Amino acid sequence: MKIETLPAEFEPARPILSRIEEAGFEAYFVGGCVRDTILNLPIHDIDIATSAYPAEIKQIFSRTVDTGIEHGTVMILDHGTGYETTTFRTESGYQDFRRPDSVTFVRSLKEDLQRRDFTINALALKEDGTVVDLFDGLGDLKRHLIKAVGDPAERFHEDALRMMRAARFAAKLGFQIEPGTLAGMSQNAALLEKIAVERIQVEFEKLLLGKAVQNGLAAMLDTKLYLHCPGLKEGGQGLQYLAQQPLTLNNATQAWGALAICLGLDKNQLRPFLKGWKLSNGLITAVSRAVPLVEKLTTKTAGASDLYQAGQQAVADAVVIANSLGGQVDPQAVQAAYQALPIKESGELALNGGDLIKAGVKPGPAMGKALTTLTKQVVEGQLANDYQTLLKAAGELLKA
Ligand SMILES: Nc1ccn([C@@H]2O[C@H](COP(=O)(O)OP(=O)(O)OP(=O)(O)O)[C@@H](O)[C@H]2O)c(=O)n1
Ligand SMILES: [Mg+2]
Repeated sequence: MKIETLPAEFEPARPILSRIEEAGFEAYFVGGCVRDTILNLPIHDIDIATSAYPAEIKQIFSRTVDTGIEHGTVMILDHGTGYETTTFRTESGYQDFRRPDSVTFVRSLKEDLQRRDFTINALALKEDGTVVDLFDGLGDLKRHLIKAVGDPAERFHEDALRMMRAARFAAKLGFQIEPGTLAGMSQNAALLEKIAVERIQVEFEKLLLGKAVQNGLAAMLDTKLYLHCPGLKEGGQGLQYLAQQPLTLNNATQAWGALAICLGLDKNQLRPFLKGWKLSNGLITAVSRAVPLVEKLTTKTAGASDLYQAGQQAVADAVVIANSLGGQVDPQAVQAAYQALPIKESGELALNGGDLIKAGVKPGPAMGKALTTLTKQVVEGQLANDYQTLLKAAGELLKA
């Protein structure tokens, strides 16, 4: 197979491949960028593999940075944009089921490709557009199959995260996992426990945001991989339920929010669950704001205070989550209700703590409580957001 016109993203990198070839070595585009080009999907990172050893690369190019020299990776800066090249290598050891104990540089493309995870990820692309396909990756792309290169158990022992990657690609591409590969996942699922939660999290989030989430979840359920993910031991039914929903999730908040709701987590379980997945504090806050609103939107019981407390972003996320779980929420109507709030942030209240102190109120919990009550009344339209009105109302609240 030859690709006549490579996507524009490859253009700046093509001279690098040519220079390496002119120096008498081989160089190819490899990995996801080749797969995604053939599938007509957007390309996010371009990886280059070469038969030249790192020292040889550094002789060919004048501006290089050793970004991962012990693994054979050198960044080339000669042509403006930096591109990383990695020397063909074989790996051995894998005592920790995560990474090799040692890597050996080799001159053969085949040896490099055969240690890669899936056939669709083991394609190589020459500078002139020729696709080198030594493991029938093109056939599997046509058949919509995720298939391990060689023995699945070996591939999963080398890096147990690959089992999550298989499920992720099934969700992202809408592919099935080839039966032998799926069996390998079932047999080795427990090895996932050796993998850092952060790495599993990245794959699982991509899975939840895929176009065929049900494919990815089905693989996790079939193989029992989910049992080895944080907080999912009792989550089989919830995942099954999630897989049946008309999901249209498009950001991380929505993904984790929809998951939490399908798992039936209550108020006290939500944060520990998200913490268990080692999500960032920002993301945990965003999910915790959106989730309580979802049920209220679905049951049409969300009031002005609920929208105010959630804030604009969480309101938007909650609408998408609600509809992704079969709700019938009108996004425009909810947006209009949010826009119609008398105030959207505490800073917009016409009276603040400083004003009250000036008026002779002692700072403390009672004052804070009064401000909270006033905010709620303003948000709900029971009080005008006007300094004099609020000062008078505060006086009455604090007297009582
Ligand atoms: N656990 C892994 C991770 C990566 N790879 C190989 O390294 C390539 C690049 O890895 P990465 O960028 O992580 O994945 P992509 O397949 O490129 O997918 P994407 O970048 O779209 O997430 C993969 O295609 C695959 O050949 C592998 O064999 N085993
Ligand atoms: Mg990639």
